[in-house]
Amino acid sequence: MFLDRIVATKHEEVSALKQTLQIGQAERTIADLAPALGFERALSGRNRPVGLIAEVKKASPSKGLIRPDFHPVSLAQAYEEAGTDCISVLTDKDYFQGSNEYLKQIREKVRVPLLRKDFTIDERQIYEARLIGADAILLIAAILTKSQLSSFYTLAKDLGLDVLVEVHNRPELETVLDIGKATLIGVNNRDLKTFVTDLKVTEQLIGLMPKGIVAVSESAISTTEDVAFVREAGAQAVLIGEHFMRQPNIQQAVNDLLGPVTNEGTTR
Ligand SMILES: O=P(O)(O)OC[C@@H](O)[C@@H](O)c1c[nH]c2ccccc12
Repeated sequence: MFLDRIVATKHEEVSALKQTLQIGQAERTIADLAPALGFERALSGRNRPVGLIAEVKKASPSKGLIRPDFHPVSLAQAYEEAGTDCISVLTDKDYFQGSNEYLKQIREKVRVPLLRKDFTIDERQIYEARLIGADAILLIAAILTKSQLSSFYTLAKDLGLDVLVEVHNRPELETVLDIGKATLIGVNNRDLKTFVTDLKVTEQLIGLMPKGIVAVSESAISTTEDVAFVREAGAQAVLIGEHFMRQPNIQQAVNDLLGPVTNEGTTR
């Protein structure tokens, strides 16, 4: 199964990271960094009625190559110009053709909070995320134990990062709510085990979230009807990759899908 393979690959990457990233050294370097940008704050004070995390995504295991003419910095700059609240950057190499380098390069050129989109299974990847310039990390409930979710969450926050915790079904959401730490929760409409997508997953799970959670609907959103549906279901933000990556004019595509910037952001 794809998800097992990817986790196995991550274990190999983490073994390599153990040779190159010393935690004590990383802590000292991080202590001297400028504070990360507020990822969750940007979504709460969003530029449009619905918040937007736009993703820089060259390829995926389910779709193969999505954007052949791929220039990560130009794409991120187009997102910034379009008034994107946050940007997600895939850093996984083997399955998404992403790179830490892409995130570093984007960090130098844009002032939008950045999510390091990868499969975090070890603490060292969280230090690494902060070191390459991320403002937030993703924690995927499907691949972590409850105790890992809890300790990784706390470590990320201690390093100054925000955390998007991703769930796909009710048991995962219940685990995350039971830990009681997450304030930003993403519902992935795509089942990472089967690649099947269904926006109703957003509807089912957001209904179970307590007030005060910033809820993000992730994946398979490509029409104004899709956006309206997940907003109606209670999503305060959307995470969109493939649809934008397939458009020649990113800035126009963002405005076509989400409307113009209104700066009418609200906080709950
Ligand atoms: O390209 P889409 O269908 O708009 O989806 C974006 C994003 O939700 C998706 O890339 C994603 C959501 N969760 C993930 C976890 C790992 C890798 C990728 C993802």
